[in-house]
Amino acid sequence: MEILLSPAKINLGLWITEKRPDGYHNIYTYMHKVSLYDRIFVKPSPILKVSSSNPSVPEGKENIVYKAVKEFENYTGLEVNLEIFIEKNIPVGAGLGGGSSNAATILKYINDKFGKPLSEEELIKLGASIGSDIPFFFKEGLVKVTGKGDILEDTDIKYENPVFIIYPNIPSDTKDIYSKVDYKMLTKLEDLAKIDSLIFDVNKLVENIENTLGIIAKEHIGTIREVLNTVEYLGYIGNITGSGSAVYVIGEPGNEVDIICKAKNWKLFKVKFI
Ligand SMILES: C[C@](O)(CO)[C@H](O)COP(=O)(O)OP(=O)(O)OC[C@H]1O[C@@H](n2ccc(N)nc2=O)[C@H](O)[C@@H]1O
Ligand SMILES: Nc1ncnc2c1ncn2[C@@H]1O[C@H](COP(=O)(O)OP(=O)(O)OP(=O)(O)O)[C@@H](O)[C@H]1O
Repeated sequence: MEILLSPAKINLGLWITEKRPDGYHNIYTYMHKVSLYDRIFVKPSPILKVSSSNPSVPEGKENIVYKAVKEFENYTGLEVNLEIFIEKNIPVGAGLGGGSSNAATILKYINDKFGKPLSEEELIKLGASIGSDIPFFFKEGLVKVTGKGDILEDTDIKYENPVFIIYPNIPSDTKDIYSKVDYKMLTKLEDLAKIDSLIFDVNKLVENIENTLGIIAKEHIGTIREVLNTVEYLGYIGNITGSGSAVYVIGEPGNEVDIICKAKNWKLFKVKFI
């Protein structure tokens, strides 16, 4: 039995630059991994089996990990038989990319096991065909992500700061949030050039970012507004990751954050950039 660590991500700003003819959207975002992990237990098996500790996550063929393994088999002609159990610690529908991270982690694992038949570029291409957030997880540090999530630019920056994340116990549906993006909400690429000059200091960056999907998510899910208002009232800068519903703050939470999260039944994760 082997145990793989599958980390969450956060989006540091997210803008929509175009609606694409294929129904997807071109985005502009910076992404970084954080030390909140699902654990994936892997052992040999006569057939491919995928299950998880979270009853709201589909088992078997519907699980994104199962789909990733099958795509790997189709692409390489190899046969992968494993029993995979995912201990879900990353909240689902939080904008933390848990499913995508699971898929990327298993793809990297089986590719290594078979002596790297696929290059990083091929893994990124294969990953993008399964889920838009998967390509990012093959990279390290702060990554600029554009296109539908498949154009990646390394920055050579790796943040070290502590981060805290609040999950309000209500999931947000990525497809539904994207479907509410209006032409008026699109941002011109040239208006985003200033963001690139702020990435050297994460504290400056978080003061200047916006999240178009976050604006929609907080309009529709009142609890996200409540979390943001609460952290702002306490003097922190809160931002929404992905399409929500999780809110993050760069820094360590004071005692009052613990107390409020307990009282409201919100999940608080004290992590750091990795
Ligand atoms: C919000 C983000 O998490 C930001 O990192 C991602 O853009 C979403 O990535 P994801 O959850 O892996 O998304 P997918 O599973 O590929 O797509 C779910 C749905 O979101 C919409 N979608 C997704 C990505 C994108 N660039 N444009 C879209 O319009 C599509 O309707 C798609 O059917
Ligand atoms: N291994 C998996 N882990 C989590 N969710 C999975 C998995 N396989 C399939 N899913 C389904 O994928 C959907 C979204 O999962 P996930 O939690 O990764 O989204 P998210 O937090 O909104 O991430 P993103 O930031 O990529 O949009 C859920 O409906 C879930 O049932």
